[in-house]
Amino acid sequence: MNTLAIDIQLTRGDFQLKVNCSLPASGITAIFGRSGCGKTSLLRAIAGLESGVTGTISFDQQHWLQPELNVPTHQRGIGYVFQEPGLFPHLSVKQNLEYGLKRATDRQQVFEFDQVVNWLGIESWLDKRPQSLSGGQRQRVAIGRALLSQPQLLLMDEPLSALDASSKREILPYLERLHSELNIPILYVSHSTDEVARLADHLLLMHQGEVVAQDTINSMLTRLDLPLAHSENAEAIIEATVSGVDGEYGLMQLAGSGGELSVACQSVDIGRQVRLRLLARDISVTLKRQTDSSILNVLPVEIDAIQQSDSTATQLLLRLRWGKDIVLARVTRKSVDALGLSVGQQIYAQVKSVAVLA
Ligand SMILES: Nc1ncnc2c1ncn2[C@@H]1O[C@H](COP(=O)(O)OP(=O)(O)OP(=O)(O)O)[C@@H](O)[C@H]1O
Repeated sequence: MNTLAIDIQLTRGDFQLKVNCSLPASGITAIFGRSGCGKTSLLRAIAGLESGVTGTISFDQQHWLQPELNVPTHQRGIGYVFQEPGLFPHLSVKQNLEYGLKRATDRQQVFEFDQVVNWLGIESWLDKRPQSLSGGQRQRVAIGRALLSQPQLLLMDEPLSALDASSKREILPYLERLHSELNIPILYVSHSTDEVARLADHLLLMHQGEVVAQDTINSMLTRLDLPLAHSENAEAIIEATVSGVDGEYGLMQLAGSGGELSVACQSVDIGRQVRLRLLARDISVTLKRQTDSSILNVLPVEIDAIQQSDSTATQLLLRLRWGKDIVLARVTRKSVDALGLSVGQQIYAQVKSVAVLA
């Protein structure tokens, strides 16, 4: 598989960026980490927008940075979407999009104007000026403009952070659509676990200018040695397939790697792949399968690890293996002692709520 291989250093005052990693050149890789850890600096270095970067960057066998070589930004084939859309106010939406096409003169055309306009649902605003659009609509145009520059890599730096909650909700389905339709890799900087859970395939965690770890989204969210599993909203993301519909009760069945789940019906497309989010705080465990509980989803699981989840040691985090997937459950230490839970034990996870993300 093609990769984006990065081994770079950059010094800015007291701050040092020192990144050595290899990222998959497909899907969405979320770049996550505290404010000031170097996420934007990393994107800018990849784009060739930072001076003083040393080391090497290569993408899909093309060398962008080497000791005697620094390919200029416009030749790297990168689309960049920033927090602010940065559209030209004196141009119509159509003219802003055409500006993207003009920037693509020497690149093979992969994204057609009409296709991009359709993906992003911007057909009806082509003659409008950007200032007559909402923030979310403007950002959709900015994404369209970036795609029409025919990038081989798309960099998105907190593209939703300047938007209010309702604009975020409006634009997320379009990003999900790009995720499933686009064939180019996207690096996506975000502070929002919600966006990351919905969109990312892969997650790169940074701290003080360095990469702490990177892996598939679910591996990263469920690793007990990383901070993500210990956050208030600790969660697991798993993939499942719609396997049946129970019309009488308005439920759909989903097949995961460890068995079936039932959730409120949203789709009757049997065979459709869906992404599920299971929050650690919504999962409790029992030694025997309960048959007199209102909880619909009871998963047979094996305890993979048990770890303290807060500084007071009142709560513990259980890492549970369900088929090939991992889910997390947050329980009290008292319950762990009372039930005599230990690693390797076969138990049942009672899932109070499952969110279908896409
Ligand atoms: N030109 C500069 N001179 C000095 N320090 C700089 C300069 N540019 C960036 N920095 C420092 O580099 C560090 C990383 O900044 P960067 O914007 O990459 O972080 P970030 O993770 O994207 O932050 P945020 O999430 O807040 O956007 C910060 O500590 C910042 O103060």
